[in-house]
Amino acid sequence: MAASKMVIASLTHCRPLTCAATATASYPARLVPHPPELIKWVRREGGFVHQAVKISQDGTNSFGLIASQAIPKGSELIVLPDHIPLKFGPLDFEVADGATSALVNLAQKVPEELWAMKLGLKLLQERAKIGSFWWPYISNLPETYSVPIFFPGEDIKNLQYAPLLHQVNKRCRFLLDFEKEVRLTLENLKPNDHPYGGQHVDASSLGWAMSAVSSRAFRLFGKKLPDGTHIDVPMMLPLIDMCNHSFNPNAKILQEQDPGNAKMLIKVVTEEPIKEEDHLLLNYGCLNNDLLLLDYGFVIPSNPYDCIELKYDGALLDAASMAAGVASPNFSSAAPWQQQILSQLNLDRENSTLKVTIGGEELIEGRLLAALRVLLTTDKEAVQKHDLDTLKSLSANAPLGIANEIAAFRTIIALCVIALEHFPTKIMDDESLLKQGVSASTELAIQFRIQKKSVIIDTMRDLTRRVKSLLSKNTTTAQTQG
Ligand SMILES: C[S@@+](CC[C@H](N)C(=O)[O-])C[C@H]1O[C@@H](n2cnc3c(N)ncnc32)[C@H](O)[C@@H]1O
Repeated sequence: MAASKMVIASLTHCRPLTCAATATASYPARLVPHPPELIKWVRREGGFVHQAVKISQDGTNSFGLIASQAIPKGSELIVLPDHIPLKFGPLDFEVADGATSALVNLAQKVPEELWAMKLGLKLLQERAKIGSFWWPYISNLPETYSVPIFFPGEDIKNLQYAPLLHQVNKRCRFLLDFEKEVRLTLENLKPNDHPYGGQHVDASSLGWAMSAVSSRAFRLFGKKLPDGTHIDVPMMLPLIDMCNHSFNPNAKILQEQDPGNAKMLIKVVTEEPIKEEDHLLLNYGCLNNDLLLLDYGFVIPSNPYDCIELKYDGALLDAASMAAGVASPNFSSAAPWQQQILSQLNLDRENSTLKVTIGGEELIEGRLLAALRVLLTTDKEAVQKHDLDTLKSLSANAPLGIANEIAAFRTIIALCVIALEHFPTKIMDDESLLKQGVSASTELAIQFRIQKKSVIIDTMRDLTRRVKSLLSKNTTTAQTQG
């Protein structure tokens, strides 16, 4: 700890919250240079850690968990008793003291989509508190995060993808506004009621806390409600959150009732036999690269859940259809019966959900596919023979005929070309920039946009294959008929 920070801490009887949060280090340092040993702390607190589980430093993900010897399938790796996870919900304190009430007040001002900030307020309180129960855990947290709210402005632009730029700007704006809100709420509190020991909490500290939570918290069952149900509560799980992510994980999290009392135990259990030196990996969720980058600060190449977002827009679809050689498309002048279907698809008005996706598991979002199929035909009776689910399904074999299916796919291919042209650089340019060597945040931004462009190209390839196959079917049918 720097001398100046020690002086502040000893004057205020709390730990300083300042952090130089930038995304420059590929191995983010921990909050203190030599934090206590996490595994020992978990065991001391009554938790269980399998003797073969070790913390390892790895080339790409900084820290992770690794097996020092083979472990059979179904083994318990880590068990945390109920008092170890860090939570912040209305059921997690019996009586709210002044400081907790202040935090509850602040948490109410955080929009639901930024839930990580709510728990972040609590994390910051524990980070500031000398003698916090969670200090052995918190001191092991990274000092900086590679999420885009900490990117230099140039690298936010380098993402080149409007929906993500929008989200990043929204989060940055929120943090700046929330800094003011926190100051106003806390400025007149009595010292004992101040959750941060009287320290000013700036946007950078709030961003640190929000990123620590978004990149490490798991949403699990909270306390049992009187009606026997559980609410979904985000919690930070010491040691368990040292597991890195994979879409093909070898371990999973389970919650079980503690046989000794009514409280819940949180366990990590192996899902397959683990070999010596294997990394212990959890699946953080079926997330696209936008969410992985925003919340966790990394992207997955060839992510099967990655997709691009477009706005459903009749004029754009007319242009795409014409570019694809489809005769007189009428996306912006649909017949009343077609309008009716658009309305069922929630694609008919400005205030509908006009965001549609291409790529990912579905390849073409069902609502977009159905809209294209329906607007590219004049055969109302043929449409009425199918339910909406069939019209939305890519695996339904050309429900409105082969010519209609080809026109729909060609329109999407043209839409992909338009989307690709919106990126200022080509994948080749991006790859040569990466070869030249760039900062960690520039590299992440470039990797992100390469992946987005790859999603578009892969979708075009897939649809082109489908068009070819439909064309050949068309020829075969014509020959058979002839
Ligand atoms: C829950 S923590 C895992 C432990 C973390 N690696 C550490 O050093 O404390 C999640 C963070 O680990 C890193 N991470 C996890 N899985 C990753 C992966 N598959 N690729 C790249 N980074 C990953 C990211 O920085 C992410 O925000």
